Amino acid sequence: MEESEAQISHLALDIGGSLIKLVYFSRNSDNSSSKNSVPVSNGNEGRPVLEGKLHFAKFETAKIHDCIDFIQSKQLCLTGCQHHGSSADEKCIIKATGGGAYKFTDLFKEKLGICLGKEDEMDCLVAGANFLLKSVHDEAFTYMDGQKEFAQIDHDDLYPYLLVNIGSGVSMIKVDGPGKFERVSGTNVGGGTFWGLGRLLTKCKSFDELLELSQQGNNRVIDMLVGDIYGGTDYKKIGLTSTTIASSFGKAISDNKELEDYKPEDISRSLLRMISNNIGQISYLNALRFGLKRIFFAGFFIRGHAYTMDTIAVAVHFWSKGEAKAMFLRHEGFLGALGAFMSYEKHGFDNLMVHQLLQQSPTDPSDGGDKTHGPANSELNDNPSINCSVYLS
Ligand SMILES: Nc1ncnc2c1ncn2[C@@H]1O[C@H](COP(=O)(O)OP(=O)(O)O)[C@@H](O)[C@H]1O
Ligand SMILES: CC(C)(COP(=O)(O)O)[C@@H](O)C(=O)NCCC(=O)O
Repeated sequence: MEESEAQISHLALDIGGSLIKLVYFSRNSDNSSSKNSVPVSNGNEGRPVLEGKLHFAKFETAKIHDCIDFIQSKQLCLTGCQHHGSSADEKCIIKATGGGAYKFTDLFKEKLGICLGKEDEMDCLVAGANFLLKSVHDEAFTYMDGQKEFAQIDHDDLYPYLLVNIGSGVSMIKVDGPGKFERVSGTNVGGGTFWGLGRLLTKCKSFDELLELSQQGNNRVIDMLVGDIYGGTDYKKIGLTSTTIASSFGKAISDNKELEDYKPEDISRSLLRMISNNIGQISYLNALRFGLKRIFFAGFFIRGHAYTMDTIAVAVHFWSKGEAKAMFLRHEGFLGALGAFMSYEKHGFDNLMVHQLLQQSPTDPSDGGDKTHGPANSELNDNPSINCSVYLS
């Protein structure tokens, strides 16, 4: 059956510097709210429940018109809410966060008749992270030496933690509780830097192509290692092995080579390692500053990519001497959009409230629900939909 506007509700957007992320709910076609009342003891007993899915999609911000076409084709522009007391012809409000919620206000109004209800980006990131960590089974995992291990999150012992969101730029947020947080640091060397510099240096046409290239590369061709400086030996006294990178891209100063003489795959790997390592190190320093043991890394730079996660995890492990732990999230890039989605409830605009996610299911390409727009190479993170229950007030 086609997804009708009656089945889809509550579109929320996160319009970032690089990507637009969408989250929306679709109810299962065979459920009615009355026949599924709440059997659990979470304060919602007896209330009608809708069962359905949260869907995720993303578009490049530079191709915002594709996103607008998608919203139009699925009639998602009708899924927001209206202010209390507003007349029927007043514009539909869609929750939106990220810089683009400000930048593209007029475009959304003009093309779709949508008013973007702006939500603060940091509020949304934190709300999205807390929601995923508390409600979605097997959301967080560690990654070390090619091994992924799901983390058991104790809901009573979640806070404090450091949230590092690696989007175009990087924000580091100390989270102390629901809605209780402080953005303690950030860096302008982030996902946009990797993709921007990588595009210039390798002529890659897409982010995923650049990421894929890195898998075949050897960073030692370009990076200057401790061994290159110390005649092949370790610098034991300060704990540096001969294979430690002493200076990213450092070999390029003495090789007497031009850019064309380096393989794009080696450049990509070196760049990915430099940026991931740098973010891992700054994150660790901020965790140390506040005595935080757990660091959750999110944002679409990570892309569920093994080498990226491994580099970040190794940096955190190395600098903290094993004291701090890097963790990653399956829905890494959708924290902001999920936070915006949750804000429908916060503002009491409507009577839909997501209270419990039962489980998550991998994307079923046959269900017509989720689509990945653009190439993808992530085994983990290609927008898995989430089965969930929504309670009606
Ligand atoms: N298909 C893609 N196109 C562009 N960048 C991508 C893509 N997939 C992953 N990325 C990476 O993700 C970053 C954006 O991450 P995201 O969390 O969406 O941040 P933002 O909110 O700034 O758009 C990009 O800068 C890039 O490093
Ligand atoms: C300005 C931003 C919050 C915007 O978020 P983004 O679109 O990158 O996800 C982010 O790019 C950032 O935190 N940049 C780092 C700025 C700094 O602290 O130096």
